[in-house]
Amino acid sequence: MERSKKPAAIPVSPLLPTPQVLMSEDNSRVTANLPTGERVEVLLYGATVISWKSANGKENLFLSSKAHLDGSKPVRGGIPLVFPVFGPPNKNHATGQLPQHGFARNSRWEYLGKTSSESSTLPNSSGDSSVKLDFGLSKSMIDKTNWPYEFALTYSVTLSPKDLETTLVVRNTGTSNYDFQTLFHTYLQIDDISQITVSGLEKASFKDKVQGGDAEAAGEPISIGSEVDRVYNAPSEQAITITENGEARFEITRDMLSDVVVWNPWIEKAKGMADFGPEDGYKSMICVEAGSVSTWNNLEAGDAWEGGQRIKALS
Ligand SMILES: O=P(O)(O)OC[C@H]1O[C@H](O)[C@H](O)[C@@H](O)[C@@H]1O
Repeated sequence: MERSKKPAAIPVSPLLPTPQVLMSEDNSRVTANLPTGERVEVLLYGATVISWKSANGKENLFLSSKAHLDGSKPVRGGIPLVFPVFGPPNKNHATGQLPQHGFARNSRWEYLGKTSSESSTLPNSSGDSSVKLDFGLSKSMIDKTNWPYEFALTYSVTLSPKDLETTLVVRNTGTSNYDFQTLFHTYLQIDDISQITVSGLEKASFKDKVQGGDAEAAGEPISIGSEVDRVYNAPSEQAITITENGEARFEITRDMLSDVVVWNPWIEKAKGMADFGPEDGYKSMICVEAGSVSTWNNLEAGDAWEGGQRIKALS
């Protein structure tokens, strides 16, 4: 008689830690967590990144305590996306009927899905996972843009242990060429604006929106003690470093984005914004905004443009 055999043990491979991506119950936002502890949260309204935390729990983005997250107004904080015009549009331009900073930040985007790169058990692997979240916006998803062109935007937010990357692809899906500007309006969270310096823009000339007019390169790192609103023209190969108390906190590298806006509203302008809080919140934020805004990008029918930034949280 045959004796019953114990089933052979199936070799169990060690469970690989994978990034976790969740859509909120109300379908308003997507959250991704890495096994190493980093976390990012993206609101479908504007595809606005509203939180980016390092593994130690430190929040890297400033979000106003009075920000509207219900889709009634562009978000004051995080990373609103500017497209297809930066600032108040010139009434004589094709973007003339659009709101300040365009329509991307106040349109609801579609979540297209995630791409995870999972950690590996191979000896040479760093053991780190990352995750890319993709969002889409096209002409048909927008009610009244007052902008007569066809487009398909893909916005990708990639979270990895050391950095956050945002990339925009603009496709001209129509038959006419058009001009656009774009910018990642990043609100960085800092502890004390009086201890901040921004370096990497020393050789860049800029447009000073507070004093008015164009200014020559300052030759030294920027420090902030009053309202600052400047559009720097700086080759995208140049990295920007934000230092606090002498310690590097953030490094921003760019691709195809040759402008950098540095903005802090300071006391009076902050008070004048109904959605800005707390009242002294201007002390704990600085906007360093990588973009392409000082000229127009002309996109021919059928063509695509891609640009992006990578922000490293260094402390
Ligand atoms: O109030 P918003 O439309 O969000 O704009 C906020 C700020 O965006 C940019 O940084 C501009 O350079 C500023 O001039 C503007 O005040």
